[in-house]
Amino acid sequence: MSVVEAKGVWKMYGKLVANQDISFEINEGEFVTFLGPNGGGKTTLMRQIYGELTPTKGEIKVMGKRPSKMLKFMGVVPQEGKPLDSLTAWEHVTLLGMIKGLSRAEASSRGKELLDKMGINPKTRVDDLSGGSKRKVLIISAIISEPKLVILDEPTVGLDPEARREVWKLLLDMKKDGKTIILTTHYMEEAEELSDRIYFVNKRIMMEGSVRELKGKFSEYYEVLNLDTGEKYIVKGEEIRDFLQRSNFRFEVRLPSLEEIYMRLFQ
Ligand SMILES: Nc1ncnc2c1ncn2[C@@H]1O[C@H](COP(=O)(O)OP(=O)(O)OP(=O)(O)O)[C@@H](O)[C@H]1O
Repeated sequence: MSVVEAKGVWKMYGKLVANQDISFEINEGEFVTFLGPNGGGKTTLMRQIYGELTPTKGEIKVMGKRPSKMLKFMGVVPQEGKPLDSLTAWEHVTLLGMIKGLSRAEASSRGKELLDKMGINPKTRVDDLSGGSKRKVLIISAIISEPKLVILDEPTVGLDPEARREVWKLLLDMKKDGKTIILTTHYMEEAEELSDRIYFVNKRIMMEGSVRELKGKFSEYYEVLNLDTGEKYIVKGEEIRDFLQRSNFRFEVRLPSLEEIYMRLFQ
């Protein structure tokens, strides 16, 4: 079943085109990531999916309905989201859980469980948490009610590698539970680790596919690593055989990384 469907979406700010003729379908249980340069229109697109903006032209449907009618099924971490500083972490996640329809007891016990899992002391005031922990509180607040659709706009900005991996684990657990997840990020390894499908977007959709498919599309080039010296060579697919036969060093051959694909698409 399609959870989000966009058909011919254009979003203009005055004369500026932020989204240009965007169409896609995201199915139940998929983890989809949008990648693209700064100003490429990702946040604008996310805000239309969670109903904060409406398309200038075209339409977006969430579970077949107008997004603003489906908010109770969504958990959102907006790009500029800020937690309520005066609450404790536990009060924060409990309150957000109750707003989304959980009973106080459910919100409180699930909130505590998630805070423990993410290594946050429930009794600490949000104001006194580190920037990374504040982001974790926002993420937990968005997912505490177990929404069917989770939208995260650059949720791991500013997190250290360990915290980022904790968030990945949380998201992968949600995916295992069958949730549909939409992410934007500038971290390629994050997209590679988590996504079933990736959209490269710069106003319009430039390319789409699973990590494996995207790498396949760019497999006219290989990267050859000289294991003796660490030197790297970019070799065309049709020349790789000859190149390796001529090489008198130990080598490793690999497909381009997502980052290399990104650089080739957007440079
Ligand atoms: N409220 C607004 N009014 C006018 N222009 C806007 C508004 N919001 C965004 N824009 C412009 O629309 C374009 C797309 O911005 P958007 O924030 O959607 O991109 P993005 O891909 O999310 O960027 P980033 O990766 O930097 O977060 C940019 O040129 C931005 O300046």
